[in-house]
Amino acid sequence: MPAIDPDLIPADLFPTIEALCATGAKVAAVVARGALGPSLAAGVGENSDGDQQKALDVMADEMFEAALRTAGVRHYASEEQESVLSLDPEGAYALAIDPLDGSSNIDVNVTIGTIFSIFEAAETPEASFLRPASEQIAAGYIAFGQQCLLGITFGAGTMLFCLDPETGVFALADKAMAVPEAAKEYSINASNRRHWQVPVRVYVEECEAGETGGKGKNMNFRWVGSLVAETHRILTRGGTFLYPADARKGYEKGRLRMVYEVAPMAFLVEQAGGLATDGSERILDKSASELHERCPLVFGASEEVERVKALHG
Ligand SMILES: O=P(O)(O)OC[C@H]1O[C@](O)(COP(=O)(O)O)[C@@H](O)[C@@H]1O
Ligand SMILES: [Mg+2]
Ligand SMILES: [Mg+2]
Repeated sequence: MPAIDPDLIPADLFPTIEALCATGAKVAAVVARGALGPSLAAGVGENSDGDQQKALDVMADEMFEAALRTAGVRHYASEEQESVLSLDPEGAYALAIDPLDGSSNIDVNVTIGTIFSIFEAAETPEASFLRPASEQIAAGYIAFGQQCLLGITFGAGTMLFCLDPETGVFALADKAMAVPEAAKEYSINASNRRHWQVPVRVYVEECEAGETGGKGKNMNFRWVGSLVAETHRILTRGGTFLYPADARKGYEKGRLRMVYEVAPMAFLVEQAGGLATDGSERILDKSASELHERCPLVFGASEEVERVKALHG
């Protein structure tokens, strides 16, 4: 039995999406066994970006790479690998992946996930990914949380699927996710406040001022530390997320990677009626100029994102 209903997936992309779903279900099973299996959070080295790799980062990357070798993917770009891998020479697609997002939450039973982005394969591996984010033909996340969820877009809305543990199939849960307009929550790693630029400080102060400030309403604060979990929450319940550039060395463009994290989340959020910007420019109008490039990210309910843009002038 396929891991997802073929009738809900564009036919050409079905082998790729099926491989992602079947592998996502296997990663979910590994995550669910947690401490009963080999240590998932053990440090095993560094990736080319200098990030510490945990055992599950590497394990998930190996599982997706192996499954996608025979699933229509010509070029495979992973956050965990230095350069693009050639998988299937006949494949029509280029797939970028953050195999395991939210690594700092692996050992504390908090939602982690996988993020992916798909383009038509271009002439060269690099040209397949270093192009406008608006050229993505699909993007999604798999969340390993209370449930294993798949949020996915093919450019005609954002759908939500839930892995049914009894059948092993991702079943449709919401055929058109919509970011609620009236935001009540905001998310930013506030421990970096002293490094922020003025527009970000002002926006957060407006949120904190609540009904006594210009917003005229109280806002609640949330920070999970897993982009997948924050995105799913915002697609479900609204709000804003910010990972801005800041004054720390290495954070001149924030923390998140354009190809593996920022572009796919921007596509999913805009397809659900929200907005995504780097502060001044729409993410989907931007191109990465190198594979592991970082990019500031602000996304969520359109009114809030417009306010952040206005503060950036
Ligand atoms: O450690 P911080 O500054 O809170 O950053 C958290 C951010 O880093 C990330 O964990 C980066 O992803 P990885 O775990 O894939 O490196 C995001 O999921 C999250 O939004
Ligand atoms: Mg990540
Ligand atoms: Mg990762």
